[in-house]
Amino acid sequence: MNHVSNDDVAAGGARPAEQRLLDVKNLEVTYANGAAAVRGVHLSVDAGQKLGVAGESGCGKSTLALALLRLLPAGTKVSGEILLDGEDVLTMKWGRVRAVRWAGASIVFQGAMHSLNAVHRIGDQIAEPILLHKKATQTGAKKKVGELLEHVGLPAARADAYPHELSGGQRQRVMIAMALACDPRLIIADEPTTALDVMIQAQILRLIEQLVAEQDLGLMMISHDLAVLSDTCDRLAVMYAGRVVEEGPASEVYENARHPYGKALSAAFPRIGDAASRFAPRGLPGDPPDPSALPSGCTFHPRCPVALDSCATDDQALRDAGPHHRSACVHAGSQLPAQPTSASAAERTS
Ligand SMILES: Nc1ncnc2c1ncn2[C@@H]1O[C@H](COP(=O)(O)OP(=O)(O)OP(=O)(O)O)[C@@H](O)[C@H]1O
Repeated sequence: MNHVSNDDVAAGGARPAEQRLLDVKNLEVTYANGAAAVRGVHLSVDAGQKLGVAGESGCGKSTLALALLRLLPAGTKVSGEILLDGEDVLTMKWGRVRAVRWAGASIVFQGAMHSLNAVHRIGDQIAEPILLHKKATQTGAKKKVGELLEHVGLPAARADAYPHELSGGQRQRVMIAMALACDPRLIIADEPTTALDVMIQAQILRLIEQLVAEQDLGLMMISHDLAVLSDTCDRLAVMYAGRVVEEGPASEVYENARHPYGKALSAAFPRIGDAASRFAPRGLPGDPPDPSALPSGCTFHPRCPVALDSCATDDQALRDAGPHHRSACVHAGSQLPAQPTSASAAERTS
């Protein structure tokens, strides 16, 4: 398990642990089928701070997001602590969890068309949590809906529209307005721009950044795209096989990755604006491991171009790889070897 706290990693002036908006300690999630989807994760987010969680499909990002608000299926084993404003979400009564889901932290999912109800006007959908959790009057809720729509760059009159009458970007703005409906302090955005084209994606990312800054919110943004995250967030955590394997200031992790997985991920996702190279991101050979049957040692070793023989048996905890930068790699203390090592994945699989 990965027991290293990231207390000193929160670059840019971390607050003391007791003042953190979100403080996740040693989180473990195992699905009923035995899949260990999140393993010993420590993360924190302060007000006004933007944390990006990166990793390819299946590494446990969505499981982490769902665990934060106790949205995982029945039968899933969850342990550790999820402190939201100092209160542990994992031990809360259900009534409190429901209130916290809107007023403490709320999630913006990808694919707004699936999250919005096609037969209800968007204004009514945004008003619902305001009526329920804020105990607002119909008039008060309607006013708040108009304000929220304008806040996310839509005319208040769009409240009367049905989801199919809006573009993909407008629908994602509606999802953001809905997430803000009960004035949460933390926004969890799970691939919020994945379904959108590059121009609209950039607009939505700027909107999220603006709202976080204006309202001093905390943001946890989840994406497979390290470039999107490094462009938007202050800090990055890179997940592989359910663990955080690298973390640090966003530009450091993106430009000077110190874990071979982080390095492969940044090479796969060139900078936003570098349109030509984004047409053909270079993929990482191989697949992430099955969380029900994880490899021994470092779980990345079967795919790692710079693995040593010892990596097949010895797991690594996160350790210093630079200022506020940590990597769970045997090479963390030095620059990654430029050439594959003699025990590299290429050689092992040839
Ligand atoms: N309900 C479930 N029951 C069993 N296993 C699950 C369940 N949901 C997810 N998993 C498994 O847990 C692992 C992590 O999945 P998760 O969706 O959290 O990853 P992810 O990084 O968010 O990927 P994606 O971007 O594709 O959603 C995967 O191996 C997945 O197959």
